Amino acid sequence: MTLLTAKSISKTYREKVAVNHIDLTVKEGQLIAFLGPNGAGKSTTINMLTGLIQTTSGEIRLAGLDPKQKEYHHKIGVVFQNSVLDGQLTVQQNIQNRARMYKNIDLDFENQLIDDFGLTTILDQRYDTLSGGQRRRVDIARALVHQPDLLFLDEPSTGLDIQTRKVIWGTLEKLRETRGLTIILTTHYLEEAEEADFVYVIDHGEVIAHDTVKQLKEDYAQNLLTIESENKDAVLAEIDSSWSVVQEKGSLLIKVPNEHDAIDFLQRVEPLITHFEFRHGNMDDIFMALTGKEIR
Ligand SMILES: Nc1ncnc2c1ncn2[C@@H]1O[C@H](COP(=O)(O)OP(=O)(O)OP(=O)(O)O)[C@@H](O)[C@H]1O
Repeated sequence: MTLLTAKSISKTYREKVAVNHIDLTVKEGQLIAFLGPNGAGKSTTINMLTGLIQTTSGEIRLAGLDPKQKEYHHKIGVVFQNSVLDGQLTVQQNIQNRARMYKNIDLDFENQLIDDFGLTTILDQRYDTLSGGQRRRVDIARALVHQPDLLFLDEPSTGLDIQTRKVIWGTLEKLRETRGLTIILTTHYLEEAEEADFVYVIDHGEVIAHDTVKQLKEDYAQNLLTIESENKDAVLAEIDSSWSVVQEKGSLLIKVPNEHDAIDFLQRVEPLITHFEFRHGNMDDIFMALTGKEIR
């Protein structure tokens, strides 16, 4: 079922068009990624969807609600790029101040969040004494305390180590499975976009592609098998006629549909080759194919 729609939303600052007629559809339980370079318009889009800034034009609806309505804000949780928590207060005080803003807070759920995000031992520590990774875990737990349907994460993993990312994504994954939590994130981390059900590729305030990761890969980022051989003609004779092949600096660059085909092929030509490399198509390729620029 559709949870959120944005119809032709735009944001203009004087003559600067930050977001230009973007359409979005988000279904319940989806993980959606906004992928784009610095200044593409991702944060501006999120800020409109969270009601932090008003649209210049267009319409946003979340379960029939408008961002100006109070109920809209009960249904969302937001984690901004820069934390908005009070540094003078402890972790517990920050979380409880947030919880007090809502009726019917489920204490068991709150305690589970504290546990899942590994905050138990730092509950009494002042927020401004925490490390970046600890802060981010508190930010996310606080944004979830009222059990929102939709969580917005603006660049959630920036500056975080692998361990912290694992804790965060493990917990978010659990909430998706158990409660059908919907998530919209912006990211420069390709592996985060790779996990998404649906990706909006944004550049210069516009959606330049929107599709599943699988389809985007098929269209713009194919798997590449690079082969070196003393006997290229014999290798070429073995290549499926539907695969595209380019010869570059003595190597054969072969676009293969999937890794199983690559393995079958490699087994057939093994005696003929001196070196090979297999690379999965990735989001960098997608961005390069769409814009001619590498993602920054
Ligand atoms: N308050 C503002 N006044 C004027 N221009 C703005 C304002 N906020 C954003 N912009 C401009 O709008 C464009 C989009 O910015 P936005 O922050 O949405 O990009 P982004 O994709 O989130 O970038 P990043 O990945 O660096 O966070 C940029 O050119 C930015 O300078």
